[in-house]
Amino acid sequence: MTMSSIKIECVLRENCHCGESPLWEEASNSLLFVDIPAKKVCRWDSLSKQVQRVTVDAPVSSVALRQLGGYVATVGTKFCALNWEDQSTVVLATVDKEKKNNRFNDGKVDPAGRYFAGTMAEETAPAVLERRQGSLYSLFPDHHVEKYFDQVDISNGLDWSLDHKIFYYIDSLSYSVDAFDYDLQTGKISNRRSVYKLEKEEQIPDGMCIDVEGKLWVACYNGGRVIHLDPETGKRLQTVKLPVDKTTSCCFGGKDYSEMYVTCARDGLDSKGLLQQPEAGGIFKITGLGVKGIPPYAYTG
Ligand SMILES: O=C(O)[C@H](O)[C@@H](O)[C@H](O)[C@H](O)CO
Ligand SMILES: [Zn+2]
Repeated sequence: MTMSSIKIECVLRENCHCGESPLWEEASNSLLFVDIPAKKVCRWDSLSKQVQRVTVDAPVSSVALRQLGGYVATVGTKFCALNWEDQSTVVLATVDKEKKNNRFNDGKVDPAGRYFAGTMAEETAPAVLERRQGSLYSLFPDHHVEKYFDQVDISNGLDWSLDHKIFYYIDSLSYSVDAFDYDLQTGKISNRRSVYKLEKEEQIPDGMCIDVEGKLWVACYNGGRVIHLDPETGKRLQTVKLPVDKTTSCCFGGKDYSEMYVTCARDGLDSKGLLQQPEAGGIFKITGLGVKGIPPYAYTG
């Protein structure tokens, strides 16, 4: 047994209004992430420490790898392909056409290469919005879209079990981490149940990722922490606190996916909060967790 020595470091003071969707790209030793209201997709090179930023034409809520090269991203209510070299986007599909106040929120690619992402009504303040306006969708490799369900408040964290038989999902305002049976062949989900209910001080569940042991890591918005959950027992295994309150999402990256990267928001903090949390909106790296993550899947369309 080695003693755990967790280290938390702000590796990039980016001042994101709402940083989200951290994604490790092994090929470039980089962390991608978005700043949703700033309409920016960013790529931080962990070796040179340089950041490249691409501005798109609407709030961008998630970014994912694309097998053909470049990336895919959810921009406004559109699934888009993003060419990093010339900074151009191509619309692959549009959702929620009759809901003018909606936008996509968190998204991630499943183990078969489908891009899952859900929507929400635009917020007037963090977590203040017209409720039940969102839906969960996935973009198949042939660019057709399937809708799973509606009545979502804030569509957020998602990931799949290591055997690909369970889909984990968070609708933030349910204060629950849910699971579905997952059919990888068809992309269908069924049998929704809760695997963890957040405690009051944990605040709002936001982004999520799975580790090599099949346990979940959930970033807690307003909770200033990531929590480590065992979805089989419904128990919290560990809490890792960060020096910022508005932690939004997490992913594993770095060498062998042994580091965790956490995004957070600046928006919603008052002037006192900003003084107390000068690194709010930055990118945090957590080392010494003693568990690794798995590489992200790439969209195959
Ligand atoms: O990051 C997200 O998922 C949302 O887009 C944000 O606006 C907040 O995190 C949300 O308000 C907290 O639930
Ligand atoms: Zn989120």
